[in-house]
Amino acid sequence: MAQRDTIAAIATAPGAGGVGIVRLSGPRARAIGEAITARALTPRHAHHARFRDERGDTLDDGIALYFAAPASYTGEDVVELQAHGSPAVLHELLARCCTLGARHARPGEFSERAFLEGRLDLAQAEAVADLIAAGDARAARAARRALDGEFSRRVEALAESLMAIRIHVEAAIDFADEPLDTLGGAALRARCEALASALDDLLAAAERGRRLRDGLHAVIIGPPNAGKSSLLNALAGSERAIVTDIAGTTRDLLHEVVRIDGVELGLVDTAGLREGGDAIEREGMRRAHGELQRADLAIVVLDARDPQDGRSAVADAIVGVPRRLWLHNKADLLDVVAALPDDTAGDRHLSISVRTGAGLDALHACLRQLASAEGGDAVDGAFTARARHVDALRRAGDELAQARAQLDHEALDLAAEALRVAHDALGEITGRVRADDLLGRIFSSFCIGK
Ligand SMILES: Nc1nc2c(c(=O)[nH]1)N(C=O)[C@@H](CNc1ccc(C(=O)N[C@@H](CCC(=O)O)C(=O)O)cc1)CN2
Ligand SMILES: Nc1nc2c(ncn2[C@@H]2O[C@H](COP(=O)(O)OP(=O)(O)OP(=O)(O)O)[C@@H](O)[C@H]2O)c(=O)[nH]1
Ligand SMILES: [Mg+2]
Repeated sequence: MAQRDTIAAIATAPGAGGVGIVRLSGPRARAIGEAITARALTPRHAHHARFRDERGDTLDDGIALYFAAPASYTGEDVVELQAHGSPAVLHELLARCCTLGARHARPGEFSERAFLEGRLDLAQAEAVADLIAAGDARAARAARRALDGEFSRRVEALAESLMAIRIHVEAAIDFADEPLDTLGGAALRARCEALASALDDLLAAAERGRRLRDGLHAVIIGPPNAGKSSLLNALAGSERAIVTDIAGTTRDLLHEVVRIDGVELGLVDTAGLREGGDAIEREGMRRAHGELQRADLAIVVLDARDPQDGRSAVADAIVGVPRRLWLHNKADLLDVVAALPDDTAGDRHLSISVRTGAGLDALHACLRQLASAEGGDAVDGAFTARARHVDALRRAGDELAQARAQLDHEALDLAAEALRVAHDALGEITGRVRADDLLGRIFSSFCIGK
């Protein structure tokens, strides 16, 4: 591999802090660190040193660390200059590193190098970013598990089983004159079935992991004036949205992230759904519909005095949304508030008054429960995943189904091709498993005898 250049970046968050770190990685890292500290750096020692500019003047004093390749985060030589967390000092230090031969790192480049050095696979490198971005403790724990390779190990175990199946099929192709059943066809089918079910399990776990990473995405909809924006404000704890008694107040989508007992929930307020309306309002309704396509939860706000009003427009809009919570708002205007049972479709129904706060505790509890259920329980070994991973697992499953159908028709070449594509799809997740390894593996594990 070509000699890489040396990269440098401020590793700590922007802004002032107690301590700030400039990190270097690459072949010149040590020389640059030693030039700035004017002393020899011993691997894995904390050196208290002065960081000096080109004239020898002190920029700051701090701790210098040197990690010798390959025992470092990136697998390359790494130096950290831990200074006082002053943006001015850190920028000067970084500029000094660049004068001495480093260049500014691109976003994610330290982790990219860790991947290229084989210290992390792709899914783990993505988990680093997901850990840093985690919105709550549950998502952080789950990202931590993905970073520890829990997801990758399961992908690689499936890839191993798939490899065994491919080897079997490729070997059978060499005896194409014989029926598959004399070549262990029954065992092969059993292996395929076991793999398909393991793939399904992992796909379900990855889908939960994706929702856990992204958080629960809830869209508030309902007829105009029902109190949707009032609800968003109540949940956000601030007057984010304009509230008036004029029907058609909200037009744009309004996004807000709220935390319910520490669990993150994305909320979107939308324009009231009704027939007609002016051009702006109609555009607002169109956007509301678009937002519902991505929703995990529809929070439907109705006027408790006339809950049938606008209900059919709402019912049309929420087709396909996995979960629904129906709120009969303005309960304060009713003489008698009847309890609302949950219905057979699993939808939840609550009677609330945003004005008086009645029912809001029950609403919080309900949202908390929905948000937690969405990602699965963090204690059960959940890991974060991304849409990219879910997509790859789905493609692998589809190809495996194809292969099984081809095997039933004794079309071994077609089955082999589908299995290869499935293997490639799995390989995309970790970036490590390579379907091309097959030939080497076949020749090393089989004596084909010709
Ligand atoms: N100061 C500092 N803190 C940090 C990081 C960092 O880069 N610098 N990290 C950056 O993300 C995270 C920790 N990740 C790290 C991962 C591996 C190694 C490392 O040196 N690994 C060597 C030695 C292992 C050992 O002795 O335990 C190795 O794996 O060979 C360092 C940090 C969080 N905290
Ligand atoms: N009495 C009573 N009034 C409420 C309650 N919640 C909201 N309102 C009032 O209902 C009116 C409409 O509230 P909004 O929150 O703007 O309603 P919306 O659903 O966002 O309306 P559009 O944006 O026009 O679709 C305002 O005057 C609110 O003060 C409630 O619980 N009780
Ligand atoms: Mg509104």
